[in-house]
Amino acid sequence: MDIKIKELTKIYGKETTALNDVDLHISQGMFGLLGKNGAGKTTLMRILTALLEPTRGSVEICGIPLKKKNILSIKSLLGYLPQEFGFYNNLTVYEAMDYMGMLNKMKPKKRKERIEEVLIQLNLQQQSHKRFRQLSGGMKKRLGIAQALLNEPKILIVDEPTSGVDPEERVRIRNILSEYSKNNIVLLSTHIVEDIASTCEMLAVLDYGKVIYKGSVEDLIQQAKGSAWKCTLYNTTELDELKQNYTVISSQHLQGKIEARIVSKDQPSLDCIEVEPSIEDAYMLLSSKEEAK
Ligand SMILES: Nc1ncnc2c1ncn2[C@@H]1O[C@H](COP(=O)(O)OP(=O)(O)OP(=O)(O)O)[C@@H](O)[C@H]1O
Repeated sequence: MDIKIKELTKIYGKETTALNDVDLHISQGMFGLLGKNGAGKTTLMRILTALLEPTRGSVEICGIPLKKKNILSIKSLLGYLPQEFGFYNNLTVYEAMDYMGMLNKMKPKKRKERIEEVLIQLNLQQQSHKRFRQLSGGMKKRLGIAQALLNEPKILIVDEPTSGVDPEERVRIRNILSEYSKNNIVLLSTHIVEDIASTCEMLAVLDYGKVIYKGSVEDLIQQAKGSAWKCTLYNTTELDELKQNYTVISSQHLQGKIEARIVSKDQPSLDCIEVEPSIEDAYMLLSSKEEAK
């Protein structure tokens, strides 16, 4: 069970290169796709789900080449939560699931059983008679995941599943995806670094359509060892100066002083002490190196 992506390129119109020679190998487990807005994550996911044709390059999903003649067999392996998941506003949660099940050509008995199972899994059974328009943002995301899981896909592709949901809901969604990845591939796109840190073992970082990192989360963090610092400052002028010269990850105003966390290859000043890097430090270091190129 894997996804092989080779030299994948997507150019919109004449000018926008959304993906630039992307090579990735994704195997069982949870794989994170990290990148800022416009990095190319959605474009890649839409190509993998056969909603968009690449300009060039190839994709193979569980040994099947992603070509027009194979689209039905590929689609039967996939579940997809798009970034903007919408549905007919007047349909209830159950009706929406039933409709999706019919589109998936599931037989009535199997459909009913599976819908009930998935609604329990996503903790939506209490909402099954609520209409789509009455659902909160988090419930809509969960319904989006529920419909993507309906046909028990080997590959679940989720685009920004936790954006716009409260912390409790975010944890719940992460746990559901993590659980599902034990026996399947879950490809998760996000710009929320903690989503990756708490769920993925492997990740790729995209920047302007290029893969600037692929490998384990652990190795990415390791690359930032010796480059994360905690600096103590005494006024906002010092903080402004620091921001001009370094990538400041966070700053905390405490009584009479400011503690700032920064990433830098060299020790910025003697007032700065080295700290253990986090995935956020590592990601920011990587992005800042890329910007400097
Ligand atoms: N249909 C389209 N036509 C033209 N350009 C597009 C189209 N869709 C995306 N783009 C451009 O392609 C690039 C990659 O966009 P994409 O949506 O794949 O990025 P993303 O990483 O998913 O961003 P976000 O996190 O904001 O969703 C951007 O420059 C975007 O403006």
